[in-house]
Amino acid sequence: MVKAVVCGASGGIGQPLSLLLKLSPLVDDLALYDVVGSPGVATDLSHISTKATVKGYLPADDGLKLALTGADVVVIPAGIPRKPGMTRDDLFNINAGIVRDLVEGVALYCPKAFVAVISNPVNSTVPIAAEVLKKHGVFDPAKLFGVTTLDTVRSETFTASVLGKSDPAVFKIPVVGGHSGDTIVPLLSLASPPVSIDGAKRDELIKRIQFGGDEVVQAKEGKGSATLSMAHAGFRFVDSILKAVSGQTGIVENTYVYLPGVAGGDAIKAATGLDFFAAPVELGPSGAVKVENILTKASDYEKGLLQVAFKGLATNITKGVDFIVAPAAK
Ligand SMILES: NC(=O)C1=CN([C@@H]2O[C@H](COP(=O)(O)OP(=O)(O)OC[C@H]3O[C@@H](n4cnc5c(N)ncnc54)[C@H](O)[C@@H]3O)[C@@H](O)[C@H]2O)C=CC1
Ligand SMILES: O=C([O-])CC(=O)C(=O)O
Repeated sequence: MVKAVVCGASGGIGQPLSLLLKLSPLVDDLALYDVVGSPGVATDLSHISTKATVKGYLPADDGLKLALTGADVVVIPAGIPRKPGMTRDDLFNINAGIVRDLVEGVALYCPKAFVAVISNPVNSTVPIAAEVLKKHGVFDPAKLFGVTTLDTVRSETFTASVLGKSDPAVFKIPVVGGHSGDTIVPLLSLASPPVSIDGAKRDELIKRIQFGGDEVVQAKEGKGSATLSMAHAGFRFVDSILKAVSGQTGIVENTYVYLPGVAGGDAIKAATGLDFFAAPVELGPSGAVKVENILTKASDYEKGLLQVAFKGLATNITKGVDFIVAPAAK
């Protein structure tokens, strides 16, 4: 029996992500939580003839508790999205409290669940989630993930497009760092199969991956940010977790994790000075098994990009941690 919960299920990401989870043979029970509209979304999805049962929950009548109780995996796309001209960090003031309160629910009602945080700014909301879980004495670093899969998906798509290849899915590209602008560092020199893109073409490709989110925000003209590609990416990540739980081996996804708690993380922490970092993480039945320290293999050009990413991440991480451990300073 696998129970998946989507918090923020009525939103632009939440609805298509819930649809994909309803279609998954690895999900038996789907709980949809939101502050509005979730019973409607759940009733709609419940007519689909796949095995997962679906139920919607609102905050009233202990809705969060009922949604989360018994959960194996909780995905969090709750919170406001960007409008043109905003950075992801501009979302902090509203989304930080939303993520804090939802993860408080996880700590109380399903402390052993995998938690996948989509809400931005991911660089800060994941440290917030970690601190809330620590405060309740239930933090398992192997089970907390910042979902950076959309950066991976974009790197595959945009690389294939530069090379004129028709199947982006053949590429495996380590995308490390965080999830905003220049904290996103695609390590194209370590792509498999190897790709040869140099000079201005390489620089443009890296920029496009780093700022792919802005491309969608601008194209949507004030009506939000990536939702459908994010639902795909979020589902790909949850699906990888569920496959690893079901015993499949060799599953690796780029994801943002708490370094001191995951095997291999200490080496990256020593090199970066950071507690949280996205890198290729091998997934197993209990979550993150090990994080690959590929930074030493990066090209000199990429090492330059990494230095910029470390700085941005340090600020974003401290801001998230302080939101929980030093709230009086806010
Ligand atoms: N990690 C990533 O790669 C990406 C992250 N995002 C982020 O995902 C978040 C959601 O984006 P969209 O779905 O487009 O926004 P949206 O506004 O369409 O949906 C957000 C949903 O969250 C709900 N919500 C608000 N407060 C809540 C609470 N306390 N509990 C439960 N639900 C609550 C809203 O009612 C709404 O249904 C944004 O922060 C966005 O920046 C978006 C794209 C990619
Ligand atoms: O750009 C945004 O605000 C949404 C996001 O995180 C992305 O599309 O990568």
